[in-house]
Amino acid sequence: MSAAGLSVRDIVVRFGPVTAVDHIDLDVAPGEIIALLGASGSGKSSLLRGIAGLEPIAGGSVAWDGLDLSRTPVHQRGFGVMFQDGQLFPHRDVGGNVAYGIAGLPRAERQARVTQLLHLVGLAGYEHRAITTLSGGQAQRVALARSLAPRPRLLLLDEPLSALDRALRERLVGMLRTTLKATETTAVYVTHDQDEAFAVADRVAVLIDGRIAQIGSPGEVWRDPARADVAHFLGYSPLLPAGVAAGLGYPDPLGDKLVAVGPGGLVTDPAGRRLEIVEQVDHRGYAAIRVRIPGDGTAVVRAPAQVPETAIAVRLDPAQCAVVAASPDGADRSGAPTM
Ligand SMILES: Nc1ncnc2c1ncn2[C@@H]1O[C@H](COP(=O)(O)OP(=O)(O)OP(=O)(O)O)[C@@H](O)[C@H]1O
Repeated sequence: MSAAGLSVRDIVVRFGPVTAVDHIDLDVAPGEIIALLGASGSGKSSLLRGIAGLEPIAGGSVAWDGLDLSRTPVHQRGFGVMFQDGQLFPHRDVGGNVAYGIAGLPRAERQARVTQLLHLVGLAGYEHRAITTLSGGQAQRVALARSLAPRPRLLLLDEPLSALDRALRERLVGMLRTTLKATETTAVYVTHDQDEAFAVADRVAVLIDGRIAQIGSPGEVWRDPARADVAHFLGYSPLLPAGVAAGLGYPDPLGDKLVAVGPGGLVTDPAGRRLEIVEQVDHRGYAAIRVRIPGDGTAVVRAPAQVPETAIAVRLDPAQCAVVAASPDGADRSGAPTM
């Protein structure tokens, strides 16, 4: 092992009979941000904790710059960890919290670092604020600044924004990426939120059942999901067999592949196939019209507004669909998140 940065090889994390992490390999280059994205129970936190040394590993290795750390205690790995609840010290002010891990630095240097980090997270001038007066979003920004202060060679973030509401998460995720990039921090970021993973990461690893089902840039993973269950988890719905897709105007011969319909993948077209309307719901800027796919559940068509009809003519837009291999048991064709 000589690769720069983090090299995880064949790592296994078990809890009794449960294999939470099932022989995973993962490389993270210096300065790179990787998101571990997956449903609840897919093994994201266990992998992160295994890398940190917070969970014993049943097999495999964790190395930094080619040096095996598997037997190195947590606090000697040079890694930082940030959790959902930033766990700030209530008896210290904001500046005292950020400076916590750099007590050994000369005072002027310490203060300069605190000032720089508070500026980066959008809290310039907050040094003397009491922790108890901060909003949830401000507290997580302080927690981020505190995690970055000792310049960890790797920062492990476990759902750092998930306790916040959606609007705040969307605002903070941009700040988070900007801050990690500005400090050239190498990071592994655990989230179950697809938008958050895509917004923060250089590469996204999709975990299913303790394994990495796919890893790539956000654009690659979205445009070309490796498997039906990955497409499903990313929010493609439904996944249509070739015959059904062809009936909705999908042009290419597909064999036994499936057409994964992305948001906006089904469009209104007067020359298209008329499908029964099941339900109509207004959204900001469009109406979501749910239609019945013959023999294959339902799908949503986006239209400018609701229509006073019981059926609507639609076709698939190939540019908003992906083609994926069917899984042998077809188990991943139902229950996907919708738009
Ligand atoms: N301390 C533990 N004891 C027993 N089983 C555990 C423990 N921690 C995790 N598991 C099990 O390991 C599997 C993976 O859990 P893990 O928390 O890593 O998933 P996750 O993807 O991070 O999920 P979530 O998004 O819900 O946190 C699950 O089946 C879980 O029940």
